[in-house]
Amino acid sequence: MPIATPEVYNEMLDRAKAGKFAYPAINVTSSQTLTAALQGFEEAESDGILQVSVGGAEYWSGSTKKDRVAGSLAFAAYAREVAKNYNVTVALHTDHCAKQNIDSWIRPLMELSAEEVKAGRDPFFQSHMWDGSAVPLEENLEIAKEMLALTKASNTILEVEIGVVGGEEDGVVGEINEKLYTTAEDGLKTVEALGLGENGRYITALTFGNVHGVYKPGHVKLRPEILGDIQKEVGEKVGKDMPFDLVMHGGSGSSAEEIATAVRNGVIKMNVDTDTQYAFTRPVVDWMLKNYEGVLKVDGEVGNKKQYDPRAWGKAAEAGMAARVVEACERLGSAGTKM
Ligand SMILES: O=C(CO)COP(=O)(O)O
Ligand SMILES: O=C[C@H](O)COP(=O)(O)O
Ligand SMILES: [Zn+2]
Ligand SMILES: [Zn+2]
Repeated sequence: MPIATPEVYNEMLDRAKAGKFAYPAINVTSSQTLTAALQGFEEAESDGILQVSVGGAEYWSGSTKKDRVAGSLAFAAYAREVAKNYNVTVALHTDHCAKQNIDSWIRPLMELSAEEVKAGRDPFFQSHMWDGSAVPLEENLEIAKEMLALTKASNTILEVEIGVVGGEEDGVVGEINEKLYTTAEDGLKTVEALGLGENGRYITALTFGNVHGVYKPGHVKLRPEILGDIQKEVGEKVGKDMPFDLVMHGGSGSSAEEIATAVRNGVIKMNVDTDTQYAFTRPVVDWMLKNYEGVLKVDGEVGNKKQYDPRAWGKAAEAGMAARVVEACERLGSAGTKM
């Protein structure tokens, strides 16, 4: 299917909210991981979201080039071509954009998309995240207002982060503390600043102990029930039932029950990276260990071209990651819901 148009993306998000399911948003850093995500969505009969981080975008441009705008456009162009052959609809998103990356990353992307829209074409991406978690809430929301005007002009949707996602982000490891849990007061300030859609559509990462990466049991305490409390409290104040379209970060390592509670409370997008990274790499490890003598030129031998051809182990890697994407679709309830 073609990449979701802005209209189709809006419809996807509305269907998820009404149907109480969420889309996996899979971080991809290469054509192989992108293929794996598409394969997983198709197998699960689920639509979905493909996203790039700033580091991922740089990698897409060539690991020695690190051109984040070129890499983002390359990802989008590649996805646009290959997605046509998969029987599901996907939307394209840029993940966490910290303040210092706005001018070198999402602002130019949104400006380029706005030109496309003016010329009667679709934007390059369907949504962009502004991550203001490193600045005070007032500044986060001031910048969010400006970003919302830009996403509106480029016919895209904004994602904001209210509260803090813990763990590693852009190579920086944050602390685990009370900032990882958004309050209803901060939720209300968000609606007061950004409105309820009249200024442009936005989706919100309210945090409930989410952490990037996977840790040993006991390290992370997810409290997805607070999302329901915030929806209720803010909803009563602004006169709208379930006012937030929510995003869950740090999907890896979360239990089926935690995910189900989050989805019940309005999560419609869940980001998964670490678990799909591992699912991609694990079969490669297996392949290399089992085919040791073929992938290496041992003792003066010539190895086995059929075993060291990157397509051979690449296909196994993609199948492993696709299976993890299917699992995400099942846990989020998006399996079998494709348009
Ligand atoms: O939130 C994420 C990307 O924004 C992904 O987090 P995980 O790596 O923990 O799945
Ligand atoms: O920010 C969270 C994602 O897992 C992206 O990670 P990354 O910055 O290593 O690409
Ligand atoms: Zn953040
Ligand atoms: Zn995240």
